Amino acid sequence: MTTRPRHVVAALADDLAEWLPRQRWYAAKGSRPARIDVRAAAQLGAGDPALIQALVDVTAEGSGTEPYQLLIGLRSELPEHLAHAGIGRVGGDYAYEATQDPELMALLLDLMAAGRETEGISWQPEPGIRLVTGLRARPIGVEQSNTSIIFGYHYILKLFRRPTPGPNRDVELHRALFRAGSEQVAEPVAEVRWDGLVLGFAQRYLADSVEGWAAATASVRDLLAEGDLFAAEVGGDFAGEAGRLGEALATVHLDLARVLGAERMPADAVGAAVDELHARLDRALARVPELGEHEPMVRAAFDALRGLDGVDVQQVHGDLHLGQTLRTTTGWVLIDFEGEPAASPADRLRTRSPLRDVAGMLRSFDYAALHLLAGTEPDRQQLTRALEWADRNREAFCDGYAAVAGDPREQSALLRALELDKAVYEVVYEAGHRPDWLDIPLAALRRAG
Ligand SMILES: Nc1ncnc2c1ncn2[C@@H]1O[C@H](COP(=O)(O)OP(=O)(O)O)[C@@H](O)[C@H]1O
Ligand SMILES: O=P(O)(O)O[C@H]1O[C@H](CO)[C@@H](O[C@H]2O[C@H](CO)[C@@H](O)[C@H](O)[C@H]2O)[C@H](O)[C@H]1O
Repeated sequence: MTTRPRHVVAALADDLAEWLPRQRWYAAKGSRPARIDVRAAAQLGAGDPALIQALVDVTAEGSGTEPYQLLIGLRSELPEHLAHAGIGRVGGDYAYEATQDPELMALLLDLMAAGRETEGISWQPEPGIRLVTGLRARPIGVEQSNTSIIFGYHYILKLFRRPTPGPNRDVELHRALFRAGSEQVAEPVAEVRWDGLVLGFAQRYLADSVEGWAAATASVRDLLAEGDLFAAEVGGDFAGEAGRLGEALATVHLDLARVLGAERMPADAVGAAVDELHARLDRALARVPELGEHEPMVRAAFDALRGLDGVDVQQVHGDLHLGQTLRTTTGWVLIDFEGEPAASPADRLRTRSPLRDVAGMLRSFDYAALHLLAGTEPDRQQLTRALEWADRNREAFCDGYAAVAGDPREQSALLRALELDKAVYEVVYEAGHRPDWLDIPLAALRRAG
């Protein structure tokens, strides 16, 4: 099997140009790669199968150049269970998406445990961590912005598909919180780096956890199955959990402010931030014309902020929704501190109002309540029940938050503006990814009018 990883990746350029646009994590949706340049490539495992890790610069038709991380497996025969992962042929071998191959992924745990460096790519455990080896590896199997591999019931390794220069927010905020003693994040255990880029980040795997989205939507399903009962009366009432989630978020905000600082954004800077909200709305309007009927209402909510004498800002989660939360046996944990996928790396690193995260969660309760009715003509009873569920859980969440930090509802103008900004972002997101769900944020804008 080959020992020249750069040549292998270069020889696969045409196949990769076909294959990349079909991947969820490929950002230039709809644009075919016109050029693929290999920046770095290392052979991590030789033999049959073999494993190549590569960083390539992809230039797409009509958009810029972006770096992508690839993991390519090579086998002389491609077994049935890997047929769906095929990329192309190189020499006499089959090339395929290696993260689907447990045999190859198991090698990554050995690299991290040993603190290995190959072709400048370093696999390092966090200080003081001794990783258990010999664990079964499996891909996480959900649609993600990146690709994660689970090792036994112990660790989860996220391979960043579009690594960016500069500090990796996900890693830095996890480290800062964990070192501050936070119980609301999973412990960092290893990092993969190449030339200032973070390619991977491993954490303790919370095997006994359930995703917040799964737990919340199970509660909504219970409710809709019992058309005559109120949210408080059905078995799967979520309000207690929503309250605890509010407490957990407030605790994370206090910890982030304590270890990374907080400041007051002065009134003149608030004006500039309001201009940015308007500019984001301009871009959204250009992409989704249906937003037009809500424009005056949204702009008025943004302009209401111009009178504020300042806004408290600090590092926050940045892209919080129920899918970024895990309920373990001991409490709520937040994951994925990368920030909004559409934002630039510099933008993601900026300090923000903690109410941005609160607004993200409030929007998420609305989604959880209404997603089962999306794309249908719901009966009035079901719609009323679903909206009651959302209100009940939004209030419980804010009560929980207020019990630990300030009550977000007391900054009503800011909370309203940030919720509307999030709904506008969601309209653009759904128009691009899930048109069937477009009416969820649009209906929220109608109700806010
Ligand atoms: N520490 C963890 N323990 C258990 N599951 C986790 C952990 N971290 C992430 N996950 C699972 O992996 C999924 C993807 O993680 P995430 O960090 O959101 O990746 P991405 O940036 O690709 O969206 C999550 O939705 C969650 O189900
Ligand atoms: O998890 P990501 O960082 O990739 O976030 C993107 O995708 C999310 C969908 O998975 C999207 O979230 C929206 O849908 C959720 C339900 O699927 C809902 O709970 C969120 O409130 C809603 O915003 C997120 O906006 C997008 O950035």
